[in-house]
Amino acid sequence: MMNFPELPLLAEPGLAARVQHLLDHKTKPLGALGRIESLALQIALIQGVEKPQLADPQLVVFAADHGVSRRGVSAYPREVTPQMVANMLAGGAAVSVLARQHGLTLSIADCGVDAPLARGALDLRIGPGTGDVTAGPAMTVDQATQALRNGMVLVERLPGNALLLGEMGIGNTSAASLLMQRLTGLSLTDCVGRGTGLDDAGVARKVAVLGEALERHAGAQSPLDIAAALGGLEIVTMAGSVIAAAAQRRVVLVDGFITTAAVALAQALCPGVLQACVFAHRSAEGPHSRWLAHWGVKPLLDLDLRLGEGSGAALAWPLLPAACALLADMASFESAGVSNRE
Ligand SMILES: O=C(O)c1ccc[n+]([C@@H]2O[C@H](COP(=O)([O-])O)[C@@H](O)[C@H]2O)c1
Ligand SMILES: Cc1cc2nc[nH]c2cc1C
Repeated sequence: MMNFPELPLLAEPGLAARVQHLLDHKTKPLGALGRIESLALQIALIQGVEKPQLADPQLVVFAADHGVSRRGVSAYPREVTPQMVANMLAGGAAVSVLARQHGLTLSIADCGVDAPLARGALDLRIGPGTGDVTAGPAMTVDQATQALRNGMVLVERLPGNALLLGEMGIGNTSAASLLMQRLTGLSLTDCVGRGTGLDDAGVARKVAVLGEALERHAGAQSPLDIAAALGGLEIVTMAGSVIAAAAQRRVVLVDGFITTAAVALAQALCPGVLQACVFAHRSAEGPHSRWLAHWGVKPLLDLDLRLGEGSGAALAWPLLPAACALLADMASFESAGVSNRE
């Protein structure tokens, strides 16, 4: 059994009202910075201070392979996972470019890629990918527990106070869809999308394969058992990282559909972590919108991205320090001698 940390979030009495008062007295029409104001407020509550600051942002790509990728559920072959890990480490992936552009430290955590450990990747390997979920569990409960621990220890050793989530794993939209179905109770078809680009026949095949997996693992009930039966090594490791980050009052910037699955698992295991999460973008993966609506959360961007890697988190990142700077540095009506409304 794992013990999860107590979450300190939103504990300060009166802080939300004080920050809202600061925002409301800045030199702008009331509410005119829109969602940047609620973003500033959320970051202040996460850090427990009136004037939050972000330092040394860390983008971690959690990578792993999936047994179910052998069942024709992805438009791309399984070998792409280690190939893209190598591309990320060599600096040529979209996330590599965006991390450089925005001053993000990029780490690639190999949680179970089906190839030898790449030079420069962090070794959080549990095994060479998950088992085929239509034939058995994705991983054992012990492996799921170890993956959660790996993710927690990883974050505890990272500098800075912001964690940007990324992932890479051919087949991982299947794992995310299975977790979504079990954690939200929505119908399977509402939880399945095109992933890397399946056509309609491909989606129908994916739904049939994932239906088999749900039937086989109907007995898994606790969040940990569901994670072990249906999850991915990168998703479960990421869930551990989300829990540790929330406990340490780091801001978690969530990317697309698969990183949302990790957050959902973290929230099921350790209720409250969602408060530390900022949703970077609405993925073009169909079910992502439904999941965000299920929680009543709004993402920052809506750019039809469906790449993963943390690319949406990297693109949205500059909005976060911008929100903090506006809250800290904008003049108030009083300090600038500007007339407020009657
Ligand atoms: O982030 C998303 O919303 C997203 C949506 C569709 C696909 N992906 C990426 O594509 C891969 C998974 O797609 P698939 O079709 O192999 O399950 C994986 O490497 C993800 O990073 C990512
Ligand atoms: C080329 C490629 C790059 C990716 N990056 C994240 N998922 C991916 C899937 C594919 C197929």
